[in-house]
Amino acid sequence: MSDAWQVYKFGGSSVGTTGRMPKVLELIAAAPRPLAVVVSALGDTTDWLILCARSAEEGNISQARRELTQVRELATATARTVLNGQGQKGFKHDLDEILTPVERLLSGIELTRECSPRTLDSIISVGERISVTVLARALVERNVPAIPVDARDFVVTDGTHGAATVDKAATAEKFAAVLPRLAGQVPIVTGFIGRSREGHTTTLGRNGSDYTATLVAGLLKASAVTVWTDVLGVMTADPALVREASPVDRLSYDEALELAYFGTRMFHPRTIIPLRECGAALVIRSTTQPTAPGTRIDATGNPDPNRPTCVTSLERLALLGVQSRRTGLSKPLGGRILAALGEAGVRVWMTTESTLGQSFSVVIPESDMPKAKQSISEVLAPEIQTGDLRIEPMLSPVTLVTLVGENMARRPNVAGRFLNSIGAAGINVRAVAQGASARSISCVVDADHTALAVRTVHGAFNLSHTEISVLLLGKGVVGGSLLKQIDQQNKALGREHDVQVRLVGVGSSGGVLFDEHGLSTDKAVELQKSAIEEGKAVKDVISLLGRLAQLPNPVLVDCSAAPGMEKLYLAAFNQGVNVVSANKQPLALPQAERDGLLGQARKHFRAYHYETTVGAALPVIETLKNLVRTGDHVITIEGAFSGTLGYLCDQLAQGQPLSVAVRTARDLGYTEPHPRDDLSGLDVARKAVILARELGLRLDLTDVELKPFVPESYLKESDPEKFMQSLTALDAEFAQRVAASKAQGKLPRYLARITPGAAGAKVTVGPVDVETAHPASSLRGAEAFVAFHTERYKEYPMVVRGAGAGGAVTAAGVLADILRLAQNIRGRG
Ligand SMILES: NC(=O)C1=CN([C@@H]2O[C@H](COP(=O)(O)OP(=O)(O)OC[C@H]3O[C@@H](n4cnc5c(N)ncnc54)[C@H](O)[C@@H]3O)[C@@H](O)[C@H]2O)C=CC1
Ligand SMILES: N[C@@H](CC=O)C(=O)O
Repeated sequence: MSDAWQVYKFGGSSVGTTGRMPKVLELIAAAPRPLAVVVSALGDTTDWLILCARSAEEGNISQARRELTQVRELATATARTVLNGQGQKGFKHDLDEILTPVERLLSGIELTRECSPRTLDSIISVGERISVTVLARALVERNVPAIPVDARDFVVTDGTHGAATVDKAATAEKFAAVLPRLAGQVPIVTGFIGRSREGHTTTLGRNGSDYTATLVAGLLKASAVTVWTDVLGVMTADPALVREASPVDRLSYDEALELAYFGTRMFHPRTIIPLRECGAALVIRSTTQPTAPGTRIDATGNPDPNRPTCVTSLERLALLGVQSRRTGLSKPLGGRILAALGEAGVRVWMTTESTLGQSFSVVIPESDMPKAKQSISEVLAPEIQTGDLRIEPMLSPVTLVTLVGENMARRPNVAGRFLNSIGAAGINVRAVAQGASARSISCVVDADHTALAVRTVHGAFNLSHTEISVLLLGKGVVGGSLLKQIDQQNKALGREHDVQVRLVGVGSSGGVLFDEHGLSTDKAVELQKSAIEEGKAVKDVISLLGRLAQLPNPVLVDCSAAPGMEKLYLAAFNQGVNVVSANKQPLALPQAERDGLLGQARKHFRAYHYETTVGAALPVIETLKNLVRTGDHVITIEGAFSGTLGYLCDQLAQGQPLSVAVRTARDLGYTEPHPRDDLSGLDVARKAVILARELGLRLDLTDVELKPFVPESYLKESDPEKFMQSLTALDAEFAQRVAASKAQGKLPRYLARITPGAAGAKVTVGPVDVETAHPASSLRGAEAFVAFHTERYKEYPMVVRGAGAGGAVTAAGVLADILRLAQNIRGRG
């Protein structure tokens, strides 16, 4: 066993939450020796003591006493969980001794209506003294040799009450005198408090107990300080913003310092600096999960070049900029502005300066805006009056988002990826700065983009699984298969691709069941049905978009065949939600409306993926886009775009009656919800229009020369069942037609042809009898094919061929479109 001291520090959450004290005792009993323990006040004791003082100051002594009673009750209840009867009696006596002077102080405050910082320090110091007393007593009861130590006996400070500065030399001298009486015992030391040279009680400010722990570690030359708290360690991001944030196993002192500067509330820079000086490690561990390793902060940190990088955010800030109209200002801007702000007591979180010093901006607390503006206006008054300088309108509230990691300096393109990911999420970056150490890069974003920015950066640096939040509309053939596929694939997606698809909503025409915490993919359909029955489903999907937009990588997935979805898509893009759609209708709207839809997606940097609208999961649209993007010239696109009609043609050729084949196609999930949309040729015409527009052709559905698969007179029936029944009247006619084709050595097919031309595009859709040499003659079942005849593919066209309809294949295409979002986010696409 090493002879080096260990220091354990327990925060208010560890000692003040009912039931946690026994765990603290166990941890101390099992800890390596020699050990010193530093404790904070129980739970919210410090806040209650401050309230007491404030109530007394307002003259409300009875309220002050009530608040003090709360302090007493928590202490007594805690003592009851760890002390026997005798111990509780002894503790009651200690408690009276500690609290009686407070009662006297409160009466004094009430009389004078004034609570000086010095008096307040005396009052709030009792919190830590209570914790130390109960903890030391409980340890002694368990035969652990422990001794309560009042840090005021050795922590010497200046007289700045509320945030005193420690006099290290005087403290070391006093500690040397205290040390001998600690021999062989576990000192239980009050955190947070000290005594001024004049002999008054002082407090050390925010994270004061941590600071005491690091001081004690330095004095004892300890090898490590373990801070026991209620989180698993330093997380890759605030879990309240990034659900998938995970604990970081190791950090260097320098990384920890950057994190402390840029917003982590877990420790203060002041805690790290003394540790770096004495070389003791800081370990953050969870009292509730003590077997978890937590985070170790030391000189080396994590040597793995691929170790995680953390993202922090500092909120409630303002961005203030000053702009010069002249080059070569006689007095540099930055120094003057910072000096003025320093004098006014304004904390500056970030500065940026243009190369020639023409403009300078600072990020400051939002609450200091008036003070900051006033002080800068005064210092720059001469130039402002002559019009040489201008103070820009302040931007607030803004958030400072920072990526922190030792490994950043050694990796290329960190800044590029950081800013690209934020830009790709449609977030406006207001200012950027990279630390001189290249251990951090920060940017300023509008406050309402905080969560999205933190999540985006977290995902972009592969800190965890990228989560995609899906609201699915339509749970029929395609939507139902999609739910099964998400269920089956999610584990492998997480394991092999660091992606998780989280279903947060399911909807049908009856309404949507939405739960941002996630819905189980196998129960969602049933739950949604019950929600409709119980009147709990949300009818207005648009009203859910705001909630969806707050979730990681939100996407609306349209697997319905409903008309009018474009309104919903527009609202989705406006609110920052991506869209994946198998629904062809929005893309077949009149040209201007379709262009408007795509334009809105682009404007808001949202994805609109719709690969399955032509040929189900066949890579038709992406292939065409690539041909166009790479500058190929398309001469003709020809194909059998309908799985249903392909299937019908094949079945008819095999002697099946039309009416039977249509019903089977419907049962196999090939047809549209109303098979009339297939047999009218409308579905194929929509697909042709979608492809033609990808070519840049400007045309509408009405421009398509369309011959339906069945006579017009059959297409009036709006009820799908009656429509299918009516087709029996066509069975004989279709059998004859097929026999006649065959007699000529041909086969019936239903084809589309798109021909761009100087005189205008020509798009035809209709039945064709094809020779056996035609590529469509060999199609079987619901196979579709699309042939691209282009300048580069003139002799041998590029052909995409395979199943063109069906729930499983289409759902796979929809899922692939959803996953493309993750690829783009993570920059792997
Ligand atoms: N089945 C296939 O092979 C392919 C289908 N598609 C397209 O996928 C979409 C879905 O097709 P299927 O699943 O076969 O149809 P389906 O009829 O089996 O399912 C459609 C679902 O949408 C729901 N729905 C209707 N109106 C709605 C609304 N306003 N909001 C939310 N849900 C609503 C219905 O309740 C139904 O559950 C259609 O747009 C279709 O054109 C695309 C490629 C292939
Ligand atoms: N009903 C459609 C489904 C795919 O788009 C078809 O049969 O092709």
